[in-house]
Amino acid sequence: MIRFENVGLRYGMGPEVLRDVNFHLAPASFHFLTGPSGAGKTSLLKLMFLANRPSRGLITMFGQDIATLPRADLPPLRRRIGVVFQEFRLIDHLTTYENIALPLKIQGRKEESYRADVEELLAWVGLGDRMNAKPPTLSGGEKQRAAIARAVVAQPDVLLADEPTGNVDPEMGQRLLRLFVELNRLGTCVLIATHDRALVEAAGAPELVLRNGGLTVRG
Ligand SMILES: Nc1ncnc2c1ncn2[C@@H]1O[C@H](COP(=O)(O)OP(=O)(O)OP(=O)(O)O)[C@@H](O)[C@H]1O
Repeated sequence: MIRFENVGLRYGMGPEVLRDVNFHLAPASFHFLTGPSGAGKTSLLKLMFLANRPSRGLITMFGQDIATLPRADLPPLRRRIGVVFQEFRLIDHLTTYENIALPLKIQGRKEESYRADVEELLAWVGLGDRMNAKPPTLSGGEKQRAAIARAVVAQPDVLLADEPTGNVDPEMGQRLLRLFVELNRLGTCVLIATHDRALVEAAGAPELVLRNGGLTVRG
């Protein structure tokens, strides 16, 4: 589903942040992405979301070499990927409910076909009473949970999440993990970048470990 072969990344004239990175994520697999701060976890996720291009090497997403992908093919490919970035990227003038429902609306679905599901998801992530609030009035943890709900609502083929439990208490962290596990059970390939050892140990999934630009697989 996602394959990296000898991938290297540098920003401008800087040193290589990622070096000879090789791995394969199978459909419906579940992995964590770990490593010390600055090891390149966010950079790796951005390569997978096609927000950055590698300096060298081959990245294949859904069987396509991304280097040869026409620009026009990027949006449909991105729609197969749910992402939770550290800066959340919610749309400020839409309500929390509208933000979360947006991927379904973009798919052309009628609101009556998804309203109940979106409300159930909002309740699961503890935002049931905040659904009409706009993002600027949400706390950091609430924004994070809204971003997670939006990333999972359309059951994407791939979920990429950067520190998804960084702003929530341990109990909510475990609740969010159950959401990711359930999504994975339904067929989504899940990759979670985290420093949260409790999360990694609770899930018991294999880890992609980044260190000094190199990547090893553990577990
Ligand atoms: N846009 C950029 N321009 C230049 N250097 C960058 C850029 N983004 C990241 N870097 C550098 O790349 C390296 C890896 O950063 P990255 O954010 O990918 O690490 P990380 O493992 O996600 O860190 P953290 O756990 O702190 O979020 C760091 O040295 C960082 O300073």
